[in-house]
Amino acid sequence: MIRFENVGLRYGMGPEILRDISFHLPERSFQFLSGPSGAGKTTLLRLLFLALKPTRGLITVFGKDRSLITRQELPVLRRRIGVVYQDFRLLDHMTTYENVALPLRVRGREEASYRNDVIDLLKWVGLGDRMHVLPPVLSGGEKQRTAIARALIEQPRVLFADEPTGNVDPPLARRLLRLFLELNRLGTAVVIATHDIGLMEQVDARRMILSDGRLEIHD
Ligand SMILES: Nc1ncnc2c1ncn2[C@@H]1O[C@H](COP(=O)(O)OP(=O)(O)OP(=O)(O)O)[C@@H](O)[C@H]1O
Repeated sequence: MIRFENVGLRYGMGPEILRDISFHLPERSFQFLSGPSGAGKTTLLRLLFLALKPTRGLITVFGKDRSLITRQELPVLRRRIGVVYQDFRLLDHMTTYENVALPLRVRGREEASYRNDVIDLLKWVGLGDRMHVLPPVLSGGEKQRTAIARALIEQPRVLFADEPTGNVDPPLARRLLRLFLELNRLGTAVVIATHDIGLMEQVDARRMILSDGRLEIHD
């Protein structure tokens, strides 16, 4: 589904942050991405969700060469990719319902065509009773689940989550992990970037470990 071959990345004239990264992210796979702080996890995620271009090497996404993807094609490809950012990026003046519906509204869809999907998804992440609340009133875990619902509203083929359990207590982290596993069971590939060794130990999943700009994969 997504393939990296000898990918390198540097910011501007700085040092190479990622070096000779090669791997394949299969459909329906589940993996953790880990490594020490500053190792380049967020940078690798940004390459994966097409926010950055590599400075060398080849990336293919859904069969297309990244370097040949035009600006016009990007939005369509990005719809197949869900992202949960470390800082959630919710809009504070919109309710949880409106935040989750936003990607569809921006695309010009009629509310009647997606209303029930948004409600079902909010119920699925456990926010059925928080639909009309503004983000500043939500707990960290509720914000996290709103961000997850928003990332899933377009039924992406792959979900990238950057430190999704960074700000929540262990019981909630387990609950979020169950949500990601269930999503994966339903067919979505999942990549969770995390420092949380306790979280990784709960699942026998592939581990992608970045250190010193290089990637090791433990299947
Ligand atoms: N926009 C940028 N411009 C220049 N350097 C950057 C930029 N973004 C990140 N870096 C540098 O790239 C390196 C890797 O950063 P990145 O955020 O990818 O690491 P990380 O593994 O996600 O770290 P953490 O676990 O602390 O979030 C760091 O040295 C960082 O300072």
